Amino acid sequence: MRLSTSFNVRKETVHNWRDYLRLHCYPLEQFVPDWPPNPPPFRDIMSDYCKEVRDLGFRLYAAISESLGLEEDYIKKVLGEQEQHMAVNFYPKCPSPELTYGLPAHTDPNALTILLMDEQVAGLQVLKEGKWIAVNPRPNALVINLGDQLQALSNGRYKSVWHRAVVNSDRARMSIASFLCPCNSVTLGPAEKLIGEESPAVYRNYTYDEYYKKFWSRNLDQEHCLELFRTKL
Ligand SMILES: O=C(O)CCC(=O)C(=O)O
Ligand SMILES: [Fe+2]
Repeated sequence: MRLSTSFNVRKETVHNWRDYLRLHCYPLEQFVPDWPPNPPPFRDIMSDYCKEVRDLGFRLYAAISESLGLEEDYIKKVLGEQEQHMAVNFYPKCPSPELTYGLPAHTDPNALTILLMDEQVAGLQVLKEGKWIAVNPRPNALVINLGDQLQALSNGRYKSVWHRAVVNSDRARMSIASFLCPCNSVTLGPAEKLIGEESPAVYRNYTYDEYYKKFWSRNLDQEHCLELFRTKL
C-alpha cells in the first residue's frame, strides 16, 4: 500500500495535482490486512469490488479473444496468474489548473484497466486523431481501457489509447482505477495466430518484467513505450 502524489517521482519535473492510494488487490487474503482499517466498511466493500472487477476483466478477455478470432481463454491463459492493483485517485481543487495535470498523458502499461469515475466531475481525456476529447461521466458506467499488453497481443489491432486527467479550480474529483497486469515472468507479444505473411509481427516478444522496467525508466509522455519493442520490418 502506498499513499503518493506522483506518477513517476524519478522523472517528473512538474508534480501532479493528485493524491492517491495504491492498493495491491491479488491475492486479497495477502494484501487486505495492509489496507486502511478505516472507515470500518472500507476493506469489505473494496474486497467485493476487487473480486467483481477481476471477474468482469476475465469476461472482457474472453470477448476480446473471440473478437480477434482466438480461443476464448487465450488472453487469460497467456497473461498467467494475474496481478491486480488499484489506484484510488483524488484530485483536489487546483488554483492554477493550466500549470499542471492530475495525471499527464500516458498509456497504461498493463493489460486492462477498469475505471470507475466520479459521476459529478469530468476530468478524463483521451487522444483521438491528434485531439484531446473529454470522456464525460455517465451514471453507473465503467470506462474500460485496453493497455499496452493488449495492443501487443493483438499485433496492433487494438490500441492502448493515450489519456490524461485534467484538474479544475471549482471541484475536487475522484476516480478509482483497477489494473489487471500480466504475471511478471510471462512472455508477451503478438498472438501467433495473428501473425502471417500478410500481417507480420509488429512487436517482438518480451517478458512483462522487461516491459515494466522500460516503462518506468522513461518520461511518461514520451513516445509510446511499445515503440521500443517494435520488430525491425
Ligand atoms: O482519473 C482518471 O480518470 C484517469 C486515471 C488513470 O488514467 C490512471 O490511474 O491510470
Ligand atoms: Fe491511466
